[in-house]
Amino acid sequence: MNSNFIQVQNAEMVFNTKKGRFHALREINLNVAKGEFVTLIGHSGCGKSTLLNLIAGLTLPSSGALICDNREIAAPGPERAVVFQNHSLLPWLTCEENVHLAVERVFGATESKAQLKARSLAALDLVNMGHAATKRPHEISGGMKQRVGIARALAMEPKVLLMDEPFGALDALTRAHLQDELLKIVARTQSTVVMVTHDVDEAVLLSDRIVMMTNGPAATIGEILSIDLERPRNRVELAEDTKYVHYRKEVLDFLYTRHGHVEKAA
Ligand SMILES: Nc1ncnc2c1ncn2[C@@H]1O[C@H](COP(=O)(O)OP(=O)(O)OP(=O)(O)O)[C@@H](O)[C@H]1O
Repeated sequence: MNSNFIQVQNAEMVFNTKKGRFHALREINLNVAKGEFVTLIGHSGCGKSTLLNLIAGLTLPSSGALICDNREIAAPGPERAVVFQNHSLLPWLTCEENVHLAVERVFGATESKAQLKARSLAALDLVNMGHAATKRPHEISGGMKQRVGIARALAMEPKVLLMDEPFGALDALTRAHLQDELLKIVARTQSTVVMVTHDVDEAVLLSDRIVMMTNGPAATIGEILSIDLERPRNRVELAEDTKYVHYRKEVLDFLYTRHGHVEKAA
């Protein structure tokens, strides 16, 4: 296994704002292995999305280096697909057409129309949305839209799936359902995933490792917790699993005992 598939080396992020320089991230060092599922957790505003955007290549670090599959990350690329909290589907296109756009971008030069269509439909089937291929986003629920967003990302066969609170806007039951589906999809595709979450249970259920971030400004990685729970994982059985309960407590302790969030006065 390539344990240095993604490398974040001494990354710093300083934003230039109207009020001056804002030091968001300091000394971020992280390696993600191929096929690993890593979540980033921390209080609001600590810099989780900033770190994810650096890996996506949407933002460049102020200093330090980011590498994916032995190449420096200098811009966004189809090998690193991003799923945001709000699905970002184009409203005038059907579900299939939304997925097709991404498929065409990656495979358009080398594959026939029929192959591209087959890829789009297979991706929708993977997230159980084949039945809605001809529907437009306003005709389906929020959870379904999010599934199409995941299908679109997976259809690009990315080396890395980057997810920024992909289930944050969904109700608890839909979220649980999609977490279970994501677990199955990732098991099938062996994808490397980096996912931002606020949800401790989600982090423990899904992750191989949980990266716990300190509070900003100048946030950094506080601790990394390895989750040694067998896969496939079953949320109902895990609820009483002593290891699961222990990991959950570790994350809660980090977030609320050791790094409690202090609200700044307005
Ligand atoms: N483009 C930017 N310009 C200036 N400051 C920024 C910019 N992007 C993020 N920040 C600041 O950097 C810090 C980290 O923001 P970020 O969105 O990464 O946090 P987060 O942990 O993802 O937060 P949340 O959990 O609330 O989404 C915040 O203080 C934010 O205000």
